[in-house]
This record gives sequence, C-alpha cells and structure tokens, in this order.
Amino acid sequence: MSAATLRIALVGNPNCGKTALFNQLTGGRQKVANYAGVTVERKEGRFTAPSGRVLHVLDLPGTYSFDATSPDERITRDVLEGNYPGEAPPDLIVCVADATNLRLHLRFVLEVKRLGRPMVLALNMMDAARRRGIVIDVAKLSQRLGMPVVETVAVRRDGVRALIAQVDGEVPAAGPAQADDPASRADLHEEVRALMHDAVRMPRATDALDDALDRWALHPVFGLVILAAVMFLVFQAVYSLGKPMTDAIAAGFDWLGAHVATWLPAGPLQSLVTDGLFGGLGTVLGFLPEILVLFFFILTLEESGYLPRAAFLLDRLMVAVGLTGRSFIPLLSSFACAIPGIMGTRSITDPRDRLATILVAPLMTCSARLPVYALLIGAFIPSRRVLGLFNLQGMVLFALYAAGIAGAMGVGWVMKRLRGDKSEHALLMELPSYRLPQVRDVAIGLWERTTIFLRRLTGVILALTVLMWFISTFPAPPPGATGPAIEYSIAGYLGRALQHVFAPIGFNWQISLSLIPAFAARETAVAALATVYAVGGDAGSGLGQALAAHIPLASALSLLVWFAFAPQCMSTLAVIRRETGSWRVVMIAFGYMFALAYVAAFVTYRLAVWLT
Ligand SMILES: Nc1nc2c(ncn2[C@@H]2O[C@H](COP(=O)(O)OP(=O)(O)OP(=O)(O)O)[C@@H](O)[C@H]2O)c(=O)[nH]1
Ligand SMILES: [Mg+2]
Repeated sequence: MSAATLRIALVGNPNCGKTALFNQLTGGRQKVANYAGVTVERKEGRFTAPSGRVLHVLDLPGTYSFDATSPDERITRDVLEGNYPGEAPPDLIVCVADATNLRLHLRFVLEVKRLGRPMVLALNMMDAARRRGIVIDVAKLSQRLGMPVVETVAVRRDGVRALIAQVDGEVPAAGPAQADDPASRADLHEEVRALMHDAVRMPRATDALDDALDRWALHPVFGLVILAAVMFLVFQAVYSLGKPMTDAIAAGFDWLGAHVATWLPAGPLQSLVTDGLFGGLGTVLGFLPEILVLFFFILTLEESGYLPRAAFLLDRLMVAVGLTGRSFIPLLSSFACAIPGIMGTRSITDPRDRLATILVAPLMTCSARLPVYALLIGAFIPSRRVLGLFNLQGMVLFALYAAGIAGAMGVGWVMKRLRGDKSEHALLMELPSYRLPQVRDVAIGLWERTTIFLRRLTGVILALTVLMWFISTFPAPPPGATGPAIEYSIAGYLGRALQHVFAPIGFNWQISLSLIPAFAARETAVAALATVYAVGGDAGSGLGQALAAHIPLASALSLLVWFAFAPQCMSTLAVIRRETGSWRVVMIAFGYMFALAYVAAFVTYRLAVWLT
C-alpha cells in the first residue's frame, strides 16, 4: 500500500446512511433514500484528503449479516473478504451504524470486526440520536470495541469532518481475525447487550411521532385509503402542475420554429429543422415538466420513510398474486424506468420471487411512456372537471397507471398458478423512521432526471427523429403522383407493411411506423408521430389537433392501452438478460407482454368502436 492512496469501503446495515456519507465525501450523486436496499451495486469514488492523500471510497449495498442470501448482499461480502473478482480487499473498512438503532447495527459491527482487518466505526445519524435523547459514550465504545469511533451526520456538509480526519491519519491496527462459526455468532447477541449496557443510554420511550403516524399509516383500512389517496393526488398534480408548463414550452417552440423557418430557404433543410427538430424534439421536450412533477413526488415519498409502510400494507395482497411485499419498492422504482427497478430486485432473497418481480416490472408505467400518454390524453380526452374537483385527464392518466399495476397482478397470479407455488414467505422488513426529505437529495434527484432526459433527447431521440424525417421525406414522389408525397416515401411503404399486423387493433400506418423507433426509446413515438404528420403537412395547428383530426378515438384508446403493456423497450430486455443470465426469460417477457398488449388493445378497440 502506498501512503499516498488508501482504499476504504463503507459497509453497514441497510439504510444507515452509507451512500449519504459516500456522496458527502466524494461529491458523488448516488441515490439516497429512506428504505433498505437502495444501493445494489458497488460504486466507487475518490477524494483528496487535507494531507494530500488520495482516498478511493467504495459504497456497498447494505447487509444485515454475512449469512448473505440476496445477490446484493453477496457483493458486499465478496468485496470485504477479497473474493470480488479483480479487486483486492480494502485497506480500511469504515463500518457505518445508525446511532438511533445501535441495538441492531452493532451486531454487524462485531461481525465485521471478526474479519480482523483495519476498521473504523462511524456512528451516523447523530443529529437524530441527539434529538431523541440517546447518549453514547464514544470513548468507552471505542475502547470496548478496540477501534476508533467517530460521530457523523451524513446529511450535513460539515458532518463528516471527524471521519475525514480519522481516515486521513494513521490506519488503525487490525484486531485478531476470529473464526466465524454458528456457535460464536450466538455470542454476538450477548456482546451487543453488554456494549449497549456500558456505553449507550437510551431514553425509555420510542419515537412518539412515528408511532402516532404509524397508527394511521399501517391501519388495515385507513392505511389503504391513505395510500390510494396519495397515489391519486400525485397523478392529479402531474396534470394540474405539469400541464401549464408543458403548454408554455410547446407554445414557445412553435413560435421559435416559425421564426427559424423564415430564415431558412424552403426545402429539405427547412423541413428538417421545423418538422423534425422543432416539431419532433420540441414536442418531447415539452413533457419534461410533467416528468419532473412526478419525480418530485416519488423522491419525496422515498425520503419520507413511507414506502416500506406501503410495502407492508400491500404485502398480503402481493403474496396473493405471487409477489411479495419486497417486490413493492423495485416495482415502484420501475415507474421511473424498469431498468433500476429490475436491478433493485437484487435485494429479493427468494429467486422465484425475484424472477416474478423482474417479469412484471416492465408493466409499471415508466416515465418514458408519460409523454406518449400525455400527448394522446391531451388530444383526445376533454379537460373537464369531475365532481367539481378532479381533472378528467388526470383521472385517465391514473387509470392507465392502474392498468399497468392490475396487469402486473394478473400476470403474477397466473405465474403463481403455473409454477404451482403454495409457499408464502413472511415479510421481514425494517420500518425506518419518518424523515423530512432533504432538499439537497430531492434537488439532486430532479437534476439527475433532467440530465438523463436531455441526454436521451439529444442522443437516441434526436438520431431517430432525424432518421424518421429522412425516411418520411425520401424518396420524393414520382412525377405525376397524385397522393400526398409522404405516401411514396420509405416511411409510407414501411408503415403500410407494418399496418397489416396492427390494423386489427385500429392503428393506421403512421402509428404502426412510430412503434419502430419507440423500441429504442419510447418517447420517440411522440417525436415520430409529430414528424410524420408535420412532413405530411398536417401539423400546422399543433400535433394534438392533427392527431385528433386523423385518428379516431377508438384507435387512440387502443394505442394508449398498447403502450401500457407492450414490451417496447430494448434496454429493458437487455437488462433482463443481464440480471437473469437467460435468453429464455427474455423471450418469455417479450412474448407474454406482446400478447397481453395485443389482446388488451384489440378488446379496447372493438369495445370503443362498438360504443361510439
Ligand atoms: N437525519 C439524518 N438522516 C440521514 C443521515 N444519513 C443519512 N440519512 C438519511 O437516511 C436515509 C438512508 O440513507 P442512505 O445513504 O440511502 O442509506 P444506505 O446506508 O446507503 O442504504 P442502502 O443503500 O439501502 O444500504 C436517507 O433518507 C438519508 O437522507 C444523518 O446523518 N442524519
Ligand atoms: Mg446506499
């Protein structure tokens, strides 16, 4: 080991603030949230300590013990034991413990100590511990444990000073390694009790506010009512807060597009700029506010500590449909994007539960679908008040999300029947303390979302939009052609060929065509429709109106339902393959979702045609 660099690893029970410490030390932007199992991969960062020494910091998934059973916990164990491929064991282990919950967290500290490696204990959440009147005799604890102990507050900028000073100094000597057998593990419990007795004074009462809130939040009836109300309000807010901003952006782009068009000579370049860039990309960009409003609520909920309660409430229902309460948080993250959701299933111990969760995660409506929904809802569903209070468009949006959830439950139930599984696993899940969201974490989360969105927009969506514009413009119609020019383009031919598949569910050739780029990034369906209609000369008065004029209501409803279920995302399929290591699972996922989407869209279309 050179003196100039030091490799440290942050370990500890889930939800004790390892990632918050990591971010504070390295200036990183890893996801922090108030539930167990947020971090499921090893993440690396670095910073330069005041002495000039460079510290490499590893953030690891939380783990309760070394009897690791879930895939994410195994990563932590392997890294510490030096079994992680291509990585030497860390020079110094920083074991993080939640100071408000030492009775639980010290057990793992003792387990890590048995590895006999240089180690420091960080008592995190000291702010919360002080607030609750918990008194910790740090000197005594350090002496009894035989390792340096520092206090930290990972959510405050100056809350990691003591830790930095500690890791910047001498590396503490390692204690003796101890054998790790079941008998000696039983002693850990006694050891924790003795430590608690000697070094920690806990107030008698637990947190009264948490208990009072939980009486409502975990109530079998009111709890569900509260959960439903929270979800419903979120979707109302997406509309009432996001929509005005979206409209303003769209108006701005129309204005800009019209002006830019006057500076360009008429011809392909003008068409590319106005139809492709302003029409296509501008329309997608306009949906950013809605996405951010949705994320504001998801991030706030994640930080509040409410989500594990919701998981707990829904556990019985989820077990009935072949999932578990543990699936709840991965499924909820899939509202952002199925990819982190599918990766989040690593914290599910039972492999069959994990597989079931992976298979249904793509049915949760990801944020890339929001522009498609918002566009079609805006064009086809009147913006009416219902019961003088709720917005009809917001209600339809809520219904589409609900359709995804109901679909997931149905599929889970069928899979459970197919595998003849009668086993039920009790949900063991820690309920964290309620916490006011940190402005910084919410801001980081929104910023991350914005950059991801803009990167997609200027990358894959831009490329596909230009491609769509190109195939809709060329080749030019032959001399003497009578129909609209676009019908003679590559896009026209391709769309009509595809339409054979999709005509039964009511899609015209333009919609059928837009499904191709949507496979790479779903939002592109919007850009593609915008471009195709604009090139066809139909979008003069806005894409919404053009769609309303050219697509019957029944087809629009069918398209919405299609998007709720269809397996239209390459990256999701790729991540399923990576996480399960099986092409068969990918085929099953693709096949069942395609069938489900097709049948559901077919039924919707026929019903709508019949009713209208
Ligand atoms: N009040 C207070 N909250 C903290 C502190 N450190 C972290 N938190 C909050 O605790 C929660 C968990 O923090 P994370 O950093 O995600 O915890 P983690 O240990 O990385 O969790 P996993 O990745 O699930 O193992 C978040 O809501 C943080 O905002 C602290 O020192 N004080
Ligand atoms: Mg973490």
